[in-house]
Amino acid sequence: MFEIGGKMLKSRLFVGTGKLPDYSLIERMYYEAGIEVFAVAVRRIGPNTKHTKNVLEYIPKDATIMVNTSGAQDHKEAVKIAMIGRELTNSDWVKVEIEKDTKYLFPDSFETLKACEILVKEGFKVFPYIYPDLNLAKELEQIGVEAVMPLGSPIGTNKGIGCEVLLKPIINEVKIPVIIDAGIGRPSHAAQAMEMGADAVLINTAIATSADPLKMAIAFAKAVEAGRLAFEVGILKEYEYAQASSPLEDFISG
Ligand SMILES: CC(=O)[C@@H](O)[C@H](O)COP(=O)(O)O
Repeated sequence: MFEIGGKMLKSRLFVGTGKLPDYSLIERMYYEAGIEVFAVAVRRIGPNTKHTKNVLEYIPKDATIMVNTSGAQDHKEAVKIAMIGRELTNSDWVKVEIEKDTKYLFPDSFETLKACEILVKEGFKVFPYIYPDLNLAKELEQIGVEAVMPLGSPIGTNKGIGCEVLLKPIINEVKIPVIIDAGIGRPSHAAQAMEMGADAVLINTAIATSADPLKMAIAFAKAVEAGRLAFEVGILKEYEYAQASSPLEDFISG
């Protein structure tokens, strides 16, 4: 179990619902892959009609909804979306995602900081999506966000941890949880994030667009657990030269 955003969670794998081909997968992921946190973009919450489905109707009541402000282009929009999201979902967990460009979907640091300041004061549990920028992460920690969510690589690229050298200092220096969000394309990328000491990962594309999202969610869940366990035990150091597996001394003395 680990504590985050005022909750005790078992699973360190958070899943985005955006690209799922079928919302009924959400319940199966909750029960069969142990996923407890689902990110939901407010712009996709709508009435359940013949043409559209309301994602909220598919999220188990004990799961945690992380409202996502994706689509916001500045702090004012993000705050408005977060407020609407809280009303619609009854969840005060908000992922602050503000992007001005649609080509790279990189987070806007200045607007993100402003939105977080407001949302923390408004009583939200705030989870900002950020660049792997230690200075920004520290500022956000100061203003009272619950966790920081630095990107592994751009959203939807499946390229994995492209900037370990920038992520490591954040993991080492900030005291709030660090969730690696975006660009994680394979279970081995998720394991790598956890071996580095990340507290959790958020994944959408690699699970939702796979041939079998449920099986892929289970694969990611196992990788996240394995990576975390290895981190807790302690990752061994690397050597420049071969280290004999059967030490010669034993043979000589025996
Ligand atoms: C759904 C969600 O929260 C995304 O905005 C997130 O950043 C995930 O990124 P990937 O789709 O690359 O996993």
